Amino acid sequence: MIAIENLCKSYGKLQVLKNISVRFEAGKVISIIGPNGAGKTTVSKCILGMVLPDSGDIKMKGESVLNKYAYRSQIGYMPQIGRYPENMKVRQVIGMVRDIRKDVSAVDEELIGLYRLEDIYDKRMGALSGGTKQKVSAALAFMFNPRVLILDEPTAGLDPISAEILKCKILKERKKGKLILITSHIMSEVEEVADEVMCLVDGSVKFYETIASLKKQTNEERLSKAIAKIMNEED
Ligand SMILES: Nc1ncnc2c1ncn2[C@@H]1O[C@H](COP(=O)(O)OP(=O)(O)OP(=O)(O)O)[C@@H](O)[C@H]1O
Repeated sequence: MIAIENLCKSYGKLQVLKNISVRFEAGKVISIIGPNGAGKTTVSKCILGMVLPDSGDIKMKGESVLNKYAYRSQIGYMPQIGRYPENMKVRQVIGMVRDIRKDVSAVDEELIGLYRLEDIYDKRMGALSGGTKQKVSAALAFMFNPRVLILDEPTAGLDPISAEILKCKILKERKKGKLILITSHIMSEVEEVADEVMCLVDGSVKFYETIASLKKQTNEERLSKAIAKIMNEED
């Protein structure tokens, strides 16, 4: 569904993405892992068109997305840290986004309900806790039934029950055939929701495999141990 071909991106002298080529298929949850600064968010932002690569291509359903805009309506994005106008009320933010996406008639309000966001509709965004802001971001990402979801450390800052709600939602959407990309540092969570793991190190793909294959190769039952083994072996 998404093909990344020879993607390169530098910020000044710092080469952040070094010739990345991968394919992500629909109906899968793919976790992008790797050390801080490895380039995970940059890859996500390239797919979203928020960062323009220096070279290479990104194709969605076979068509290049570079310098195009319409395809973005098919992607739901949950940023690592959601930034909203501080003075706007939760109700206004949700209303504003709905207004922009009038084209979508079947709005998915499940997370609004499960997170009881209606109870805080009259609070200002600037007054929300970090975790509550994350809930608003999650609700917005899933709201317009996108074919692709890009979730950047989605459960960081969420309490355990709210994180569980999000994981269930991710698995539910996968069943509908959506492609879900998640960056995460929490291996237990990756193990729970992902089918495949792409590991970036220093802007290159270290490995991209199914969880089953990673465990089999390393003879480990836990993903965190399997990954530690691979990283240590190849050092
Ligand atoms: N706008 C920017 N200008 C300059 N350098 C940037 C910019 N955005 C990212 N970088 C640098 O690019 C590198 C990759 O950043 P990126 O945010 O993609 O890493 P990450 O793998 O998502 O890290 P983390 O796990 O900490 O979220 C880092 O060294 C970062 O400092």
